Amino acid sequence: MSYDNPLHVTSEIGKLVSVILHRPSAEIENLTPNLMEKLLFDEIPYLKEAIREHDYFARTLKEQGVEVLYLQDLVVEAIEDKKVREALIKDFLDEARIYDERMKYALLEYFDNKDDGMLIRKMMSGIRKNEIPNIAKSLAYLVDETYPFILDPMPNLYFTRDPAAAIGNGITINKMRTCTRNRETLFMKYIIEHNPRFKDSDIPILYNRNEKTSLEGGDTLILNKNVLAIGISERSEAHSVETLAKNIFKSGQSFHTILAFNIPKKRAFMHLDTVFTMIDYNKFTIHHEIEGPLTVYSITKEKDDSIKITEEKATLQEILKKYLGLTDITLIRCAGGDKIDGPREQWNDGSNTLAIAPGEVVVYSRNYVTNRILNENGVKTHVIHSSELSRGRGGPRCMSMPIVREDI
Ligand SMILES: NC(=[NH2+])NCCC[C@H](N)C(=O)O
Repeated sequence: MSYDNPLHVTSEIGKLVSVILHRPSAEIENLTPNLMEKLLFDEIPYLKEAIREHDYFARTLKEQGVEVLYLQDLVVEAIEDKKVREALIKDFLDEARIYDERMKYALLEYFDNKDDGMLIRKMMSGIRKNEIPNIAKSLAYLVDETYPFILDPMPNLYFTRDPAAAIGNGITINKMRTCTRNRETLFMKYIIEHNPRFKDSDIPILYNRNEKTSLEGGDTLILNKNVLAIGISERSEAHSVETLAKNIFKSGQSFHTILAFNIPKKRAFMHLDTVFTMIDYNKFTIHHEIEGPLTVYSITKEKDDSIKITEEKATLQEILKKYLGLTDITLIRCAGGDKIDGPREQWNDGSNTLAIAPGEVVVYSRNYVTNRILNENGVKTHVIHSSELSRGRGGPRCMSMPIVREDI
């Protein structure tokens, strides 16, 4: 099946055609215990094993006929023109808060000697102070002399879901909650604007990285061609959801309702997709700990282009039935809602499934209780290795950015 548009995603579950991944790389080896909190990790993955697991993930997708594109390659293709390359470097240094002119100059010189592939790899992995020992030192550098980096690494890049999200034929290029992840969104901006696969397509930008409030892709779920579910979470703010709703309605796409899911703001539930994903026309995973506190608001498009916001009073099942026009909904609890297995498996992304077709999902091997329950509910699971990848607190859905799915 081919589409006129390079982006085409009208559901969470339509057969996955093309997806963007990032193969973990040297950025992971630049994590240290002191930096874990700032860089949003709870542990340090063993890179060699993480790559093996990630390659297995990519192979699993390819074997199912999915086209796998790598972020690194797409960025390299985008900066072929020297002017674009220079602009990316400039934006990148600003984003990395290199304000001192002499340091900036030294870094420009350092990058100048690198080919495009190496340049992007270095941006991603970060630059240790001992890599450019003679760099002119700004006051900020001296004050924090023991800090090991000139440019911080970007270890979260393999969670390609978050910095940008395709919605219909459009895309959100997100404003991330944290500085550390905000740099990631630059890559997608350059890909959309300059990569030959995307640049001439006039892709609607449904959210922009210059917005004031944060929105991350882990909170964006496309339930069908009319209805989206967006999380208000530790990472995405209520105001962003409202802005996104207005932009989507204005874009003239088929979406007419946004269900805003207000979930508890905590690390374990950082995005909606850590506690709720769609796996079939009427089946969803859910983590039982959000069921009590969850409030859902519907945002609908009014005739005069304004929006209407309503707090939904019914149960989640009833809300989903009503807005998806279904007669029954199955919510599959992470590890069956067990008090111990549930939170343990949710912590390792037991609810974070990636649908590659209706009723067919990619899941982590370590969440075997949840996986068994999925199978008992008629869901086909493609099980991937998960010792190291899971240490970054993200599962198969977080590690993938679908750009084309077949319509359901
Ligand atoms: N869509 C997701 N749930 N992404 C998970 C991202 C995990 C990453 N370490 C972060 O804290 O940002």
